[in-house]
Amino acid sequence: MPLAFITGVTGQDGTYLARALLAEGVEVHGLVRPGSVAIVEPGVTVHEADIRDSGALQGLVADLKPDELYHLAGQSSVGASWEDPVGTVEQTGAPVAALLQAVERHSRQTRLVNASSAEIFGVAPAPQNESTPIAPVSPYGAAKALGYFLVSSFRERGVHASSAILYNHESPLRPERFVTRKITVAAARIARGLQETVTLGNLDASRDWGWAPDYVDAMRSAVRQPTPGDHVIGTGELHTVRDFVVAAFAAAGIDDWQPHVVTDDTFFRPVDPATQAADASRARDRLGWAPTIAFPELVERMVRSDLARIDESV
Ligand SMILES: C[C@H]1O[C@H](OP(=O)(O)OP(=O)(O)OC[C@H]2O[C@@H](n3cnc4c(=O)[nH]c(N)nc43)[C@H](O)[C@@H]2O)[C@@H](O)[C@@H](O)C1=O
Repeated sequence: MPLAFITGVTGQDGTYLARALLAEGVEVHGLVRPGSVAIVEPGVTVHEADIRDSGALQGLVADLKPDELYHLAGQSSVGASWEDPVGTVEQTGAPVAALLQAVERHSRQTRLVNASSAEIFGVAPAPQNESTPIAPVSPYGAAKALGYFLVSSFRERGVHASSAILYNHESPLRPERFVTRKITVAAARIARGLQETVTLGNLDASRDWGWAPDYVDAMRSAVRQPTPGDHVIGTGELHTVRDFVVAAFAAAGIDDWQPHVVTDDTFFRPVDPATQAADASRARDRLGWAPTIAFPELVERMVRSDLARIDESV
């Protein structure tokens, strides 16, 4: 039975990935932070370590000798990276070096996939692909760029290491600090009379939003390719935050969303890339990957889930 090791196993992607691997009969081990109370998918063997503890990470890779290593852990909020740039580099950039070195020294059969991000492209014109210059415009993007370059450096030395350059991907498991879930939770609560308004930042900001389980499938496929490489993973479709609001409120049964949405400058970003849209043709050709859920269905699924959570709790 193959053995997979997932860092960030309690996050949105880690949860979907663990489910998919367990369903295939893979033995799944996951890294969680010490003292974490987050829910881990049943069937996953849990290991506790701080993601900044490179010795502990290397010891785990040396002991487990995983066939597949999915590196998903890290500080994942672009907004929060402006509050804590040092912590973001320590949690999101440096651990990639520790894991790659561990694979090279102790576990050469391991195939690693690194969850990279569209943020490495900064404000490059749309669409971006694997040839787009890396030019991040946030500490988070810079930390992800470090991880991306480490992966390609170790790949040159023979390590089976790939980056999946992931565009925004959402689901009912998305934490509320991200705008999509913030909106769907609010729309559901407003529809049920539990709150009146939601405060957002830039409604004209646009993103390429896809369905998270699709992105997890891309990572499983990337790790299993005979030759490692980098792949842009996204839908190629841009929508504004306003589009998301309109669709979410409509799905919650509210046609006139405007009285319920307030904007506040504190949620605006110093630089906010407006053109991050994926050209995922390489993933389509090499991984056979394509998104399965379109934008309206994505929004509806998230709203339906948040309405159901409220209705089940009363
Ligand atoms: C690819 C990339 O994708 C994600 O990062 P993100 O795009 O920063 O995600 P977000 O949901 O925080 O912001 C999306 C947009 O929405 C705007 N926006 C407006 N009003 C609010 C608002 O009230 N809250 C937030 N959070 N954003 C707002 C905000 O200015 C931005 O334009 C992560 O998965 C990251 O890990 C990653 O790799």
